[in-house]
Amino acid sequence: MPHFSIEYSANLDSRVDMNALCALISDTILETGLFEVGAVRVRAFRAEAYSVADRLPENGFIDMSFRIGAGRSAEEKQRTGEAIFSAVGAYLAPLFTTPHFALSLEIREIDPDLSWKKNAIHPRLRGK
Ligand SMILES: O=C(O)C/C(=C\C=C(/O)C(=O)O)C(=O)O
Repeated sequence: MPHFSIEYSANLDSRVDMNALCALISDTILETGLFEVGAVRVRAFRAEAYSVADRLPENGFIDMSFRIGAGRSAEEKQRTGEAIFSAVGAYLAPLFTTPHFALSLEIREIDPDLSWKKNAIHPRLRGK
């Protein structure tokens, strides 16, 4: 599966709808045309313990990690990252109006020789 994980500081709970953010990211991934719908998984993890920058209590972060299968070109991976970072940045624009928030994204490739997968969703969605 292409795995998209979000880690976020708990102080964003009241400021970001994480389910809506996951849906936005899923839609954006699929809009690239590079990933199958049955393969995409997006989830968010809340960090209860964290220390950000100068430790002001209002400091917060979202760090995003996208693990994808090997085989896509550098241009395709770049385009995917740009699309996701742009969509998420726009969604989170209110958080950038004060100097207390940091956003990051990394795309990594999964080693095909060191990964295993079994997916019962593909047969249901392929060909639709
Ligand atoms: O190759 C991978 O592990 C990731 C991937 C697709 C995975 C599936 O289709 C699956 O687990 O069913 C990808 O498109 O990057």
